[in-house]
Amino acid sequence: MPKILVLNGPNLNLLGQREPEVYGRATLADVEALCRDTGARLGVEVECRQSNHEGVLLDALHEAGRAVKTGELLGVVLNPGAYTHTSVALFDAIKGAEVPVIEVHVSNVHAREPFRHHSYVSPAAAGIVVGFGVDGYRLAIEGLVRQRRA
Ligand SMILES: O=C1C[C@@](O)(C(=O)O)C[C@@H](O)[C@@H]1O
Repeated sequence: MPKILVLNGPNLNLLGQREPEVYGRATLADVEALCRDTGARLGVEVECRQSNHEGVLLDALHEAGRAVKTGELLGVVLNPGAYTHTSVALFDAIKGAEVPVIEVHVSNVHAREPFRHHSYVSPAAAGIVVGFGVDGYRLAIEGLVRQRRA
C-alpha cells in the first residue's frame, strides 16, 4: 500500500490545549486519527510524526525523499509550525530531497501577525492548505493523493 508521512513541527504536540481560540480543541492524537482514517478511505497508509526539533524534521524529509524515489512513499503533509517563518533549512531540505510536500496550517496565517505572512516552505511546496482548522490535514491528504495519482 502506498504511504504518506504526516509531519508536524514545533508546538503541535500542544494542539487541543494551546490557544484553543486559534487552533481549536482537537488534540494531536485526534489529528493523527483523522489522518489515518482519511488514508484508509483512500487506500493509503498514513504514518504520523511530530518533533519540536528542526534537525529531526530535516532528517525526516531526507528519509522521505529517499522513500519517494523507491516508490514506497507518495509524499509528505507538513505543518512546519513556527519554522515555517524562519527556516531556510526546511526549504533547502524539501528542494534537495525532491520530496512532494503539501504545507498545512491550522490557522489562517495571513489573517494573523505580519511575521506569520511569510513562509520559507511555500515556494518549495506542491500545494498549500491554510485556515481550515484541523480539517486541513484531511484536505491536504486528499490533495496529495490526487496530485500523485494524476
Ligand atoms: O505553530 C504554528 C501553527 C501554524 O503552523 C498553524 O498550524 O496554524 C501557524 C504558525 O504560524 C504557528 O507558529
